[in-house]
Amino acid sequence: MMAQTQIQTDTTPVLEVRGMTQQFGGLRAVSDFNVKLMPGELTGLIGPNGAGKTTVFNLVSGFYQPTVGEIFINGQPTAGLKPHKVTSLGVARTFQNIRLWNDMTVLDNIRVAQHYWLNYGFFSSVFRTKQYKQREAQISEEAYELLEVFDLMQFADEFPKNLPYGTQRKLEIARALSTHPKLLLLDEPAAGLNSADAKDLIRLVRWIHEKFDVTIWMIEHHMDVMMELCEQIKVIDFGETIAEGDPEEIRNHPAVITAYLGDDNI
Ligand SMILES: Nc1ncnc2c1ncn2[C@@H]1O[C@H](COP(=O)(O)OP(=O)(O)OP(=O)(O)O)[C@@H](O)[C@H]1O
Repeated sequence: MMAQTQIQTDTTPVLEVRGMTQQFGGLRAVSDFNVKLMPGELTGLIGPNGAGKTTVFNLVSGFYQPTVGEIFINGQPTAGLKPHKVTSLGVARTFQNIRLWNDMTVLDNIRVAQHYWLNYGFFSSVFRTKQYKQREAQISEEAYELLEVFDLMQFADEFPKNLPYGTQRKLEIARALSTHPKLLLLDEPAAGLNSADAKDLIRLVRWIHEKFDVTIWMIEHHMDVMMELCEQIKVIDFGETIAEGDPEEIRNHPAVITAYLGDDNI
């Protein structure tokens, strides 16, 4: 059955996933996954290695089409949409392994992301219409503003690979926000960070959550980061949802302890 567009109201979830399953050959990486994220939530997705977390993000951001199930962004079904179309519905993401464009400057990393989001037509970009030139000027202005608020202005002409790792993570998040998302997916933003940088990241995510009108969903192995930031956490193991609740409930949930430590440690 074709997914129907929902009528958008104030109570429309930013993200709704219904009965999503992802099969890779004989492997069921995600199984009957459901989630509803309301505007302004800051939620976590955790689980042991290989549990299916990144696959969930790849499905929500349009990198994969689910084998079964439906995904709605602000009430719009994403079935059949390519990732850039999902971006234009209001989804942005970062990656477990930072994926910045290393042969472009910091400023251009942000400018190009905005181009993808705006998805210019062939005619306006080749013939450089007046509207195109106006948008170009606006893109540059917005990119500089974003660098300013993220305290990255001093790196505008630098190449990302020359920046400290924590700054690269910050830039990747700034670039994701440049497409004006309603839903920001952060895939292990603290990966590879030392504990001081991880603390900075907690402050950064909290600041973004307050300053930008964005719902945040994050995957993270650093439990202290998740426990400090997230209002609600969902736990998956072997693609199955095994628990959900607030950080305290998750910390003490027997199924979560078993998944992470094995039966012998209960
Ligand atoms: N494109 C793919 N083709 C085949 N198998 C895949 C593919 N992507 C992921 N998998 C498999 O699906 C399972 C879930 O992988 P996924 O990367 O989603 O887990 P994860 O919870 O994000 O793990 P980690 O915490 O280690 O990053 C794993 O067994 C993985 O090998």
